[in-house]
Amino acid sequence: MRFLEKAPAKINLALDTLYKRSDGYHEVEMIMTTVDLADRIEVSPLKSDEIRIVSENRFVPNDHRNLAYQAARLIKNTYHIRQGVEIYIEKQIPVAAGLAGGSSDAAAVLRGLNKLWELDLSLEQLAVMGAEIGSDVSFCVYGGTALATGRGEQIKELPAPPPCWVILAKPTIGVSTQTVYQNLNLDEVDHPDVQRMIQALHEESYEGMCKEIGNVLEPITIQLHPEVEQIKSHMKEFGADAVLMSGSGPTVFGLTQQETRAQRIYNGLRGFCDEVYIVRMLGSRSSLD
Ligand SMILES: C[C@](O)(CO)[C@H](O)COP(=O)(O)OP(=O)(O)OC[C@H]1O[C@@H](n2ccc(N)nc2=O)[C@H](O)[C@@H]1O
Ligand SMILES: Nc1ncnc2c1ncn2[C@@H]1O[C@H](COP(=O)(O)OP(=O)(O)OP(=O)(O)O)[C@@H](O)[C@H]1O
Repeated sequence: MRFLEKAPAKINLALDTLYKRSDGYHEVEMIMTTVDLADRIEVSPLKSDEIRIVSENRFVPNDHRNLAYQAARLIKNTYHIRQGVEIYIEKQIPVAAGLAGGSSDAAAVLRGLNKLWELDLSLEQLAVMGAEIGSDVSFCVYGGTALATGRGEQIKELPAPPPCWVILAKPTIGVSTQTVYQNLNLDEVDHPDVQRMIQALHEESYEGMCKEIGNVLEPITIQLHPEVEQIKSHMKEFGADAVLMSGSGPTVFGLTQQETRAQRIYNGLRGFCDEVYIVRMLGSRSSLD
């Protein structure tokens, strides 16, 4: 018996940091939403008692460094499972992009193994386990649109954003989330208004959503990698209504409601950037079913 799971990328419509905690993490307020750029995860039982990661992508580790491996090890040890598992990862999400690719793979493995091993765990239970693997994994267990607080693991569902096109552009640089957070000076932060963003989502206001997007990590990554600012400028020139870096970057996303304009932004950016995608927001949780 094999189980297939979709592992979609996320973008942060808002990312605010409140303070640095005693455990070294930052207390955050983030609005996250999934988009239809997704890895495909397949879990199947093995005769030998091992966790085997298979992927054709050369940037994806095939051992304990892989977040999908860590997810399988955690659920296997917690529930004393003696069976081995092969995890096939068909990678579509660019690696180290700020799109939570590894976290979404880990979340998909938790969902898939819950089915394969008939554990009957709720999404809430899987999300609690996910938090042990990384701050973005709990959100990825649910998908859809949510407010994430704590260090990112406290999830509250929000209404789906108004329909629009999302153009993703990833410059060919990798960004370390830890380095970006380390360089953050909390006294200099220009806080986005997360409550007003939540209101815009409740009001189904595309204009409101565009107005309120903001990410406190963006200036840090731009300082380290000025090409992020160049991509932002190009996206605006080509007609995006709102432009922001996702997570700790370096991927930049632009929003538009017009398909022809989305195509124009996409075509324009391909001249500057190797990895460009046009996607839709998935909106609500049910899109993972
Ligand atoms: C930037 C985001 O992707 C936004 O969605 C997340 O905040 C980061 O999520 P992630 O990659 O799952 O992060 P983790 O693997 O948990 O943490 C990586 C590193 O980022 C820093 N970190 C992360 C989350 C957080 N709330 N505060 C932090 O300071 C810590 O230094 C940590 O060692
Ligand atoms: N399943 C996986 N897919 C991709 N990278 C993985 C995976 N597991 C571990 N990694 C490692 O994690 C690092 C970050 O990759 P990932 O694609 O998850 O970053 P990200 O999109 O920036 O994450 P986030 O937005 O959560 O900070 C990579 O350098 C890679 O070596």
